[in-house]
Amino acid sequence: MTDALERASWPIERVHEAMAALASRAGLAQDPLPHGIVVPSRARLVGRAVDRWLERVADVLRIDAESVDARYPETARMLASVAPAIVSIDEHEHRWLAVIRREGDRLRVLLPDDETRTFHIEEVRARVAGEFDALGDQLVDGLLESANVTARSGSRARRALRDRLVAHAHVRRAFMIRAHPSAPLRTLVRDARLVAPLVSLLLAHVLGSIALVLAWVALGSGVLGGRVDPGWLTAAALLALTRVPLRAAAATAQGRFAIRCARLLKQRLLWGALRIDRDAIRREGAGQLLARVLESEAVESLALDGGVASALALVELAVAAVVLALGGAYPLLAAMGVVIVVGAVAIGRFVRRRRAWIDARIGLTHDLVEHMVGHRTRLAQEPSDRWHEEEDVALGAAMSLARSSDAAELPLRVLSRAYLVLAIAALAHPFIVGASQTSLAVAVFGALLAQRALAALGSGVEQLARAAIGADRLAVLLRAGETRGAPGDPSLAIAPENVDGADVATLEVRGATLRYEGRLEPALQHATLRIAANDRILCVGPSGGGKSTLAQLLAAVRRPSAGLVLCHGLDTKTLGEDEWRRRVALVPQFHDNHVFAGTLGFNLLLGDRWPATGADLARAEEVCRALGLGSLIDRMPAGLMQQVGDSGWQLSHGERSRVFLARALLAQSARVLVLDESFGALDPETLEHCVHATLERAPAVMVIAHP
Ligand SMILES: Nc1ncnc2c1ncn2[C@@H]1O[C@H](COP(=O)(O)OP(=O)(O)OP(=O)(O)O)[C@@H](O)[C@H]1O
Repeated sequence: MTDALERASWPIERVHEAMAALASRAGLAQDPLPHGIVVPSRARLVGRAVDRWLERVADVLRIDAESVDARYPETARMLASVAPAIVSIDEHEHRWLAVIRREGDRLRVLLPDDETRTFHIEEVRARVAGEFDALGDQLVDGLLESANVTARSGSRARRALRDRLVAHAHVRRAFMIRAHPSAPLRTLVRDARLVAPLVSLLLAHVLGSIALVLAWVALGSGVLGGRVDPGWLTAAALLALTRVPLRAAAATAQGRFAIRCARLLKQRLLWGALRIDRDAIRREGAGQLLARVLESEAVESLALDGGVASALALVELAVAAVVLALGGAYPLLAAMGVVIVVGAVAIGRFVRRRRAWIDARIGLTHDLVEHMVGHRTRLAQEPSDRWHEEEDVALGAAMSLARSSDAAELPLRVLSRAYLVLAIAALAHPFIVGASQTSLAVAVFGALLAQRALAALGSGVEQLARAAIGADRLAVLLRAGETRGAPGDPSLAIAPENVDGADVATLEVRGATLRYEGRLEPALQHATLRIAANDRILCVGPSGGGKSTLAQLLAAVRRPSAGLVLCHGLDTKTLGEDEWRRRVALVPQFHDNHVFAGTLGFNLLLGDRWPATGADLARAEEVCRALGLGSLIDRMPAGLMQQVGDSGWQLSHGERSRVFLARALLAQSARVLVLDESFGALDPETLEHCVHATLERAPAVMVIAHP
């Protein structure tokens, strides 16, 4: 290792400090690093434990630390684009580099003493991918020797050959530091670098408008002077020409801005989708949710197009106002004010009516989805003459709301024309009638510019209003996107594997009570339970007795209204929700579980690691065979790589329930499995196999079943 790089790097025991410093320099950290954070020993910080440690530290700081690695030939490109990031430069010595940013072909790096310095990207690359360089050189030498060819060391040909030969090697990891999806909007906006393209867009537009005005002035002064001067004409043509590159620059900036905004919105929605209140989801139903998702598409396109169009129209309107004021055409300016006030009133009316129509439309989408989802049940159990009851009423109401919304939209579309009429009438004002030819020309030009801007503003604001209504419908998802679970103490994420002791229960419930919202009676009252390592517990009880509620408390899916739930003696706040769920694997009831559209392997290893190694897949297959799924894997043409889920290979009820069970058995970090009626769909023989396989593999298990 070069001395300079070595001195610039951080030991693994201080990498969390490097991460916090980088995040705070970039203005991304939402919470500080707590004092006295317990750093795990170097012996424990190996393999996946390093990832867990750094991810948990990122959780505490409330930033996103995304692990990236690169294939050998792409190392330099990866290094050039990851900042701010921490980059592993020596796996054996556990040294990391804190990269602040890229500066041309150099990387600015934060040193442990808070100083900064730069390194050439190639120098860092050679360090990061050094062992593969050496391996590649060896392979190249062997190849050249066997072909009896010589090539200069460091030549392009040698490098190209080396890149080919080691192309599939993955170089060490880096962790990109980014804003957390739940961070406040201004942090996300800063992180997404939205301001720069927006400023470029507005600037290009302002300059374009000024060029247009000047071109008119150049042309007008010649024409109004009664002579067509070639000099003035050339000036006008050149000014008009400058609008071409300015337009191109504006379009590029607009595209960049739109893409970054869309990414930000999607990221927040995806984050929110997994944090939304589960009861709220259930109450809404699939149709309402789908309708909301569809609204998100509308919000994305309308907000961006409408926002940009309105901003640009405002710029143009301001230019028109300046032109009218300079030309002394105050009546035209007043007409503009009148149209804007009337437009604002019309927008208010439009928003109210449009909102009612969108609610009705969401209702119709919901009904349609319910028809499709409940199709088989209806065919089997509902008389066909009742299938379409009351649909006409709902359709009629929705159509009348649509008509009323359309009627409210009309004024917005004609307002700019109304301005033109007002402007022409205002031209008859004595002040203007008596004005010079030049003032008249300026007034006409200003009025035309204002009319164009008002038309653009009208449609822009209309789009924005639609987007705002859509955003209202998305509020539940966006609000959920602001929440996050308790991060817990990061050092607990890499506690010794053997955390189970005789004196401390793996899971413990002490006097827990849970009352569901809107229910008088608690579903669970003063529940007490202790699960120790290797315990095998059977929980039986009447339907509706609170068994699933207890399972959800144990898995920290719900919090008790009173009492305590502890895992290895720690509450969720201390342990952190992610770490809790790593230690407690819940298999929810069949109707609450899901087979994802993906490979069978992915569905099995979802709770452990994906992408999986060969060893992981072998383990998954072994568990499947122990659960009696061997013949299914043999029947599938692609085995574990077979696509399953709604659009893939259809699994039977019993096969699905065993996939759910296998998922929990494959979660290596789980200390307790909580199985909620996981064996209910199995025939006696398969049931026996599965119980045996579970008891053989589970560290501790609680099985919920009906008596
Ligand atoms: N999300 C919820 N919102 C409101 N009440 C709920 C909710 N989930 C369950 N309940 C109510 O809590 C009580 C206990 O439900 P729970 O599902 O825990 O019972 P269970 O013993 O698992 O029943 P089963 O054996 O039928 O699955 C029931 O009365 C149920 O109606």
